[in-house]
Amino acid sequence: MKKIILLGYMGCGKSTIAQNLSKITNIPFLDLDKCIEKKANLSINEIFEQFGEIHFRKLEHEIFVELLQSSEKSIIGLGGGTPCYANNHELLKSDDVTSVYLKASIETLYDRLVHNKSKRPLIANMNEEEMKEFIAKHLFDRSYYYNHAQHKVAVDNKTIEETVQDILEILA
Ligand SMILES: Nc1ncnc2c1ncn2[C@@H]1O[C@H](COP(=O)(O)OP(=O)(O)OP(=O)(O)O)[C@@H](O)[C@H]1O
Ligand SMILES: O=C(O)C1=C[C@@H](O)[C@@H](O)[C@H](O)C1
Ligand SMILES: [Mg+2]
Repeated sequence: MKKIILLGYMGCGKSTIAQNLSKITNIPFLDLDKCIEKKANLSINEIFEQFGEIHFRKLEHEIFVELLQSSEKSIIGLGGGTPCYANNHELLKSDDVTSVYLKASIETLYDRLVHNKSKRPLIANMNEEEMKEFIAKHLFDRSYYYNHAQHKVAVDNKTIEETVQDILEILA
């Protein structure tokens, strides 16, 4: 059964947009980060602290594959790094998948993340200057993987409703 996959950098709005899209379409929403937390019975921060990022990436891949194999129609919000590890980007082109990259600029991401970084272990301990530089470099490295999505939606200066509308047009 068809999966709608939203991907993109931390803070681009995957969880927010997926929740809103789910309300309008009545298609259930699954947040991969939340599924990982539920399965591990730990927060993402705790998984990183106690087991390290490599362990997190293994769990992330396993649970992503499980979600794709389930027979239910769903909207899946990926983690910010999901497409960039374990060849997950190749799964974005599967026949029963519609994948959408929510593309945000460095400025948009910085503005959204600067006051909201504590639950995001990769940036939690950075100051504002470090964060800006990190996002710029990291986004550049990751764009290769994000660009494997079947569709792209630019999110800068758009309301949640406008971005949802753009996705509904892709799905129509
Ligand atoms: N137009 C908008 N579209 C989406 N999110 C917006 C918008 N304006 C402000 N926001 C805020 O930006 C943040 C986006 O964070 P969200 O958790 O949805 O991103 P994410 O891509 O799921 O991040 P992560 O990869 O860390 O899980 C939220 O706090 C949301 O309220
Ligand atoms: O960008 C990333 O690598 C991450 C984003 C979050 O969604 C979480 O999956 C985790 O904090 C790692
Ligand atoms: Mg999220």
